Amino acid sequence: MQVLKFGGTSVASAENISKSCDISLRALENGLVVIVVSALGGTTDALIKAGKTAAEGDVAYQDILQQLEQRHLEAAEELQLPPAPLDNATALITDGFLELHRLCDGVAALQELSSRTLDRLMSYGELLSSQLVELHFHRLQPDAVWADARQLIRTNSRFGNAEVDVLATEKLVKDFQAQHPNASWIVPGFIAADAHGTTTTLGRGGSDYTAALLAAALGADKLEIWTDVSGMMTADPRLVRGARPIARISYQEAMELSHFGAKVLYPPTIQPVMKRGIPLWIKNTFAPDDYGTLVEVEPPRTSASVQGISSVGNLTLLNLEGSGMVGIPGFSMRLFAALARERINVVLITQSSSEHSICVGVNAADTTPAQVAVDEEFAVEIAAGRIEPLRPERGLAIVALVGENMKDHPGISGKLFGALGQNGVNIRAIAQGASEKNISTVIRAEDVRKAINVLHEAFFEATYKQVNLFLLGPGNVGGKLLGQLARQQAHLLEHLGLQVRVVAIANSRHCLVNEEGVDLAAWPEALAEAPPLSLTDLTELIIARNLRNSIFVDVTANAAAAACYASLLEKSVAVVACNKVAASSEYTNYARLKSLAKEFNASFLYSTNVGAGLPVISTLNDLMRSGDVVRRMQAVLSGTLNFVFNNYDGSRPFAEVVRQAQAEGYTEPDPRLDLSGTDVARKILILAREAGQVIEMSDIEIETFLPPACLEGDVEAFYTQLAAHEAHFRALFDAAQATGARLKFVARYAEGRAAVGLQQIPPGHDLYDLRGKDNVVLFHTDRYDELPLVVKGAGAGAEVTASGVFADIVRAARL
Ligand SMILES: NC(=O)C1=CN([C@@H]2O[C@H](COP(=O)(O)OP(=O)(O)OC[C@H]3O[C@@H](n4cnc5c(N)ncnc54)[C@H](O)[C@@H]3O)[C@@H](O)[C@H]2O)C=CC1
Ligand SMILES: N[C@@H](CC=O)C(=O)O
Repeated sequence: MQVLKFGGTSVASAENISKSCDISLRALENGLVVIVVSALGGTTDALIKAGKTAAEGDVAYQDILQQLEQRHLEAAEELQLPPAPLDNATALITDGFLELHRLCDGVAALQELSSRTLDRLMSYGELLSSQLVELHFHRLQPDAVWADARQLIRTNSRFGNAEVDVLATEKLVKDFQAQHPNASWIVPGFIAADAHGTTTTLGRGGSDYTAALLAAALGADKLEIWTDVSGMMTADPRLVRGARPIARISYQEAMELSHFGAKVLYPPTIQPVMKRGIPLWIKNTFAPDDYGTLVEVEPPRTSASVQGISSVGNLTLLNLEGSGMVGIPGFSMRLFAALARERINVVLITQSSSEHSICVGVNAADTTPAQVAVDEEFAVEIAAGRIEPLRPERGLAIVALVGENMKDHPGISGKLFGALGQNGVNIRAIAQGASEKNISTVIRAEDVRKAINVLHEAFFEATYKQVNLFLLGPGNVGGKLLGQLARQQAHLLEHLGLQVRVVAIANSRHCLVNEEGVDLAAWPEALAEAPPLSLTDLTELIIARNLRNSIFVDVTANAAAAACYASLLEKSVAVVACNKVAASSEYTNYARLKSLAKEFNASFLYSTNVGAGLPVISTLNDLMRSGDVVRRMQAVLSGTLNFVFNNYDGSRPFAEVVRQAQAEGYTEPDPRLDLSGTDVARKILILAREAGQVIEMSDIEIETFLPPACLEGDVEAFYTQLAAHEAHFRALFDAAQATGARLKFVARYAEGRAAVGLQQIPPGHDLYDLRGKDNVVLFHTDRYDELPLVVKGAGAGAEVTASGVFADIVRAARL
């Protein structure tokens, strides 16, 4: 005998009923079948609604019943079931609904809906669906019989969620089998009857349980649960796109997963079949050839340590705390007894070894009764100040890793905590039994989607990690960066396992957001059409979206943008900035951002702040990390100024050469920052800080070569003044040339002091031979004593800067 159970979606329409019957017919080739059916999808909810509406005295229940009746009649018609008087499909349905109307009329008259009446109301869902299936299946298999589950499954009289009397049920099932030895059966799921024959129900999802009880009583060869997904999945597919079916799983693992939210299986289902070692399959009615999931005693072991990730929401943590509990036996017993008296189910328990507190998780709906019960139980201790009144913490959820292979497998919880921590998911409580089959974490409900995805990537998708970018400032550098990202997407996925999605692109006028990833081939047009969004709103959006591995990429030169970093880092959103404002702001702010990054496990990277794409900051960081001491630094750090002094020889006006530097993308958005020396001062300040110095911008000596008039007014006035002072620039050039020297704008740092200024560099000097827009940094350290460590190369330009930002993004993503 085989037991096949078809869920609500599998019998939701005539077409689906046909599919389910075809599957059953095929199964008949291997022996007789017992077909257990749920109500037509959505029917039970509608019946409950009808009952509740009636209880409120609202006649709208009549419409609800009428619509339901219509749906059943249509299904019968589509199945071409012969109507009365030839057969009884129509009569069956209309009789059923007459009875339902009568029941609801009574409820409306009394304005009271007892659990007993509700069970009776709900039972019509399965009674009708199973009879429709029987009428259809009977034409294909005339020996099949309809069996009323109320005569097969015996329960107590706890209406709403009755307890099964397994022995009595087994006897009833065997008696029925004896009466119909060669027949297949069609049985309504979910419903049963107590010893008086009164209708009871087995709890929502109880049709699975019906099937399992019948399979166990019959000693069936197998139990198949037919549903609308191809098996038990590694995670809820509505939350995790990459979730995939688990091929084979043990009863224990399936039980753990189903208890914690894997909705394909009603948790009590496993116990009866597990006891008898009956293989349980979960199959997809709409893709019957898919393998599905086989639940069995001992599935073949794979290298996977985790089988699935499950979650359950609507959780409240109750924290019983106080010094009066330490070392005194009986506190936990009293806590659990108080909860049990109120029939409150404890979902999770944790207690610290200090015994100072016991923490239990309960369903949110039980919060108030639990609080009242526990505070009453411990009223004396609370009054004496020995324990605190119970503190409920609402809005929580459990996310759990499940797998028998986790046992004796070190590193699983480390990986779990690491993955969640890096994404700013705070764990409020943890529970792991000695069986090591389940590690449960309690987190905020709003973090569930992110947490499950992060864990799924960590444990199941060794192939890739999704990274979500929010890019501010798609200008010169930002535009190139987007181009590089678009070209490198396949490379990133294939070689680094990173799936980089640009979720938002914003400039000062528009903000384009697409959680699925902005189309990088067409972003300029889409951005131009997008609405505006303030920086504050963008920050809030990034935090509210709460996407895993989020990175804020600041490619502006804007101070307000830099002011957002702290709130983002505090939410574990990484920050990658080529904007130099933050790292060169007051030391306290610089240090705070670095410490927030550490505290919240999020990267704060700004390697392009000095030398654009050159490894200047990273080299210095490596020196410091390995214990070297930086004694002196000498550097040319302005691509713009190097370009200008390399190209200015008096044959073209100085202003024109500066304009060329701007046009080629070497200058700051405001070129006065470069020409005034401020940009170089910022850079040496950042290097000094990275070398361990507590130093401020005001400590940097800036020897400017610009006549003061050049810095008055706006950028156009600046260019006008540069032109007006051509003689000044020519004189600087001539003086250098007269000695065979070259002009270089040099940054110097030694013994905690830094200065920047224009110098004549003679031939043979380390800084002399520096072409185009190149930068060079000479690190004189304890280890690099005789000759400095030199980093040299192109130090400005959109393409190289973008590649430096890109490298920071990859670093942040791989943290
Ligand atoms: N060009 C280079 O060689 C290097 C540049 N950098 C840095 O890169 C940054 C960007 O430089 P570029 O791309 O050349 O500048 P850009 O002026 O071409 O681009 C800046 C972008 O930021 C946007 N923006 C400005 N204020 C904004 C705000 N409040 N909100 C949103 N968007 C805003 C602008 O609309 C523009 O799209 C600067 O901080 C610069 O110091 C760093 C290293 C080298
Ligand atoms: N404007 C800067 C660009 C890099 O920071 C420069 O010219 O060096």
